[in-house]
Amino acid sequence: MTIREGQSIPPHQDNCFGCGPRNPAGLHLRMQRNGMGVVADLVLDERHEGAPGLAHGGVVAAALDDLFGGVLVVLGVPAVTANLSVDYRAPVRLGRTLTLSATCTRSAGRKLWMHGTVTDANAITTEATALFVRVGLEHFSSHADVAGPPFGDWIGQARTPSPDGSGASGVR
Ligand SMILES: CCCCCCCC/C=C\CCCCCCCC(=O)SCCNC(=O)CCNC(=O)[C@H](O)C(C)(C)COP(=O)(O)OP(=O)(O)OC[C@H]1O[C@@H](n2cnc3c(N)ncnc32)[C@H](O)[C@@H]1OP(=O)(O)O
Repeated sequence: MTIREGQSIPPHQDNCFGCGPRNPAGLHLRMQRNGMGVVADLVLDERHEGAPGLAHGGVVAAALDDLFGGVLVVLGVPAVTANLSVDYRAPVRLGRTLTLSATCTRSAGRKLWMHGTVTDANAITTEATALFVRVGLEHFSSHADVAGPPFGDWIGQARTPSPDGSGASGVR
C-alpha cells in the first residue's frame, strides 16, 4: 500500500486504543501522511483528565506512541516500541485542538528512532522520542488472529532496511 502525501493512514487495527474507530475507550486518532511522517489533530476531554482541566500525561504519551505507530505504516515496517521518553514542557489543556506530529529521524538494522511533538496554537507542550524495534509478523500473530486487512494491506509492502543499515527509504 502506498500512502501519498496528505492521505489518511489506515488504523493499525479497528480496536487500536490510539487509532481504532471501533474502540469505545480509544482516542480515535486520524492521521495523515506528512512527508515521511504523520500528523493528526486531537481534542482531549474529561475522559482524559489528570489534574483538573488538564490532560493526563499518560494519555498524551499514548497518543504520541500511536503516532509513531502511524509512521511505521508510512514506512511499511512492522515494529514495536522498545523505549519511549516524554518531555512535558507545558500543561496540555482539555478542549483545545492539539496538533500532533511524528517522524522517523534515523534507522539502523532493526532499530528506528522516532521524534514527535504536541502543539497547542503553535506552542510545543510535549515532545517525545522513542526507539522502535522491527519485529516479524509472528510477534503479532502469536497473540491473536491478525489475518486479513488492514494488516495485510501495508505489512505486505514492508521495505527491507537498506544493506548499509541506513534503513527504510526516506529515513535520515
Ligand atoms: C499477517 C499479520 C500481520 C500483523 C501485523 C500487525 C501490525 C501492527 C504493526 C505495528 C503496530 C503498531 C502499533 C502502534 C502502537 C504503538 C506502539 C506500541 O504500543 S507497541 C507495544 C509496546 N511494546 C512492546 O510490547 C514491545 C515489547 N518488547 C519486545 O517485544 C522486545 O523487547 C523487542 C521486540 C522490543 C526487542 O526484543 P528482541 O529480542 O527482538 O531484540 P533485542 O535484541 O532485545 O533488541 C534489539 C535491539 O534493540 C535494543 N533495545 C531493545 N530494547 C531496548 C530498550 N528498551 N532501550 C534501548 N535499546 C533497546 C537492543 O539493545 C538491540 O540493540 P542491538 O541490535 O544490540 O544494537
